[in-house]
Amino acid sequence: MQWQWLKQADDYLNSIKTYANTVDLLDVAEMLIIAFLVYYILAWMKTTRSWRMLKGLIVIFLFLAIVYIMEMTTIIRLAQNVLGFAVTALIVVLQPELRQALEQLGQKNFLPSIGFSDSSAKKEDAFSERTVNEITKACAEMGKVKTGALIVIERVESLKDYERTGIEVDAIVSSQLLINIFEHNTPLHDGAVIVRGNRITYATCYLPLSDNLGLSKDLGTRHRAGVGISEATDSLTLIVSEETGGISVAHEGKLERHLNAEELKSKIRQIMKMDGEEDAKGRHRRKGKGKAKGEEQAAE
Ligand SMILES: Nc1ncnc2c1ncn2[C@@H]1O[C@H](COP(=O)(O)OP(=O)(O)OP(=O)(O)O)[C@@H](O)[C@H]1O
Repeated sequence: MQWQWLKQADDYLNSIKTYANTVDLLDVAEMLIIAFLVYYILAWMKTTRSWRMLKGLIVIFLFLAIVYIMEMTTIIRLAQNVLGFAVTALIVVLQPELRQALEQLGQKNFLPSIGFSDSSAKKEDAFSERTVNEITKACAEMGKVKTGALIVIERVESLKDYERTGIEVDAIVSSQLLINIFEHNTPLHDGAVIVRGNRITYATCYLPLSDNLGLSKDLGTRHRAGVGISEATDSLTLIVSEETGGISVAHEGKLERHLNAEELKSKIRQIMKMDGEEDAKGRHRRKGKGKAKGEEQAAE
């Protein structure tokens, strides 16, 4: 029995060796191209809502695998009949994302859009503590004087589709600039501002309105637009009410109202997952201080 098992393993190793001998440069190139394509498709999916759909599809495939193993023939037959329609439906549903992907392929700078960019430049442009402070300060000041504002902060899913409806700004986030943009009767005050990393990319952007019937009746279109974009993407939206000066946060389709500056700051940091970063910085600072203290004591 043991000999038979060993012989099988030997046969298997021999077949791998024979196959390995036939692998030429072209096969290696093909494998690299396939690996790149799979990486590109996954990286692209992660920045669109198709990522959530992929998770849904994985659940359906797991369910079908269980059904197949348990030989539930009726469900299998049903699934086989639906499969053809499902592929067509998927292409129709994902049509805007597919169009955007093809357009990106035609652009000169499509490599940075899928993550092949200079990492130091990326670090410089990342959403930082300073950006949190500037945005919080702007919201608090606009709230005090009842200036309406709508600020959408991009997370993983791209907001490029919504930027098309606005006017390019491309400037470092600062409280003064945000206050200036939303100032009444100025050309950029209408619509939403989009923030990517530490930059204000576009202003006057049009956002999809939420049709959530559960939203309070005293909320108008600014708040509906804020909730709408948070339903369509994983972004974080900050809304300052022109009527009350109240600050709200919309994320994952939920609206949190009446936040003060401190609550707003901690909400942004929590959703943008900056708590760990700050903890690490704090630990580093404490460590540095502790070390310096130790050195001082040793010197004494
Ligand atoms: N779809 C949209 N996308 C982006 N901005 C929008 C959209 N709809 C409305 N807005 C912005 O909201 C403003 C109108 O706000 P409205 O008074 O209807 O809303 P609200 O939720 O009651 O807010 P507020 O409490 O500030 O009055 C518009 O001038 C525009 O700047």
